[in-house]
Amino acid sequence: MAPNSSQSEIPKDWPQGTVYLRAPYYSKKLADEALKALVFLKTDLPTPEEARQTNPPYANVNITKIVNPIHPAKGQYGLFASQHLPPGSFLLPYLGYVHDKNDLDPTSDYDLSLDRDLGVGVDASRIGNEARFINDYRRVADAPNAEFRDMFVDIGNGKVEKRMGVFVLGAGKSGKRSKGISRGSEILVSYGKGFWAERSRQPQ
Ligand SMILES: C[S@@+](CC[C@H](N)C(=O)[O-])C[C@H]1O[C@@H](n2cnc3c(N)ncnc32)[C@H](O)[C@@H]1O
Repeated sequence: MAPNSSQSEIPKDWPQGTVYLRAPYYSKKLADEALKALVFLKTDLPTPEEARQTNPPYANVNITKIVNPIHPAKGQYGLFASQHLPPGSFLLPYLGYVHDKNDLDPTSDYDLSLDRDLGVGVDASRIGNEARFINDYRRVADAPNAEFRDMFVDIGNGKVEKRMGVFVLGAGKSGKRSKGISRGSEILVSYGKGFWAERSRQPQ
């Protein structure tokens, strides 16, 4: 066995005390109905969706401490491209604790909606993967370069699992994003105005 082989499966700069996930962790309190809507037979996949394979840890991204003095998240971490990322390409899934409205941490800054109809979210505050380090574009860049989108992962035994995926934004009608994300650039999404509005309501 290679020295530290289990360590090598954890991304560089992964924070101590946070569990690195390779697959979602489902809350024991999640209703059967929700679970059935998230994990189902590949033959029931809606067209034209495809069942994707994932390969953690993700070599296409780097977790990096932000040292730029004018970055609003200075001192925290961000997720950066380790190679050129073409427009529209799939990067990685957003993994964490999959829970419903009765089992959520209202203080979490890492909770992403997975299925609005079911009221299910993915909270990566304590357990997650590289995607938990993706920052919002506001005061960092003019626009986001990536987005969260539904995706389906082939989990074997003829089954697929609905997850939230991170994708590079498409080139756009005018082709203004045709270069994709260049190596070394920060991957930035829009958290939505609701995220910041909620934060400003919370006592500091
Ligand atoms: C999902 S985390 C992103 C990763 C985080 N930077 C870290 O190191 O764990 C969300 C938090 O990152 C910070 N953040 C993300 N985007 C930001 C931005 N544009 N301006 C200021 N803070 C930001 C905020 O503290 C926010 O609550």
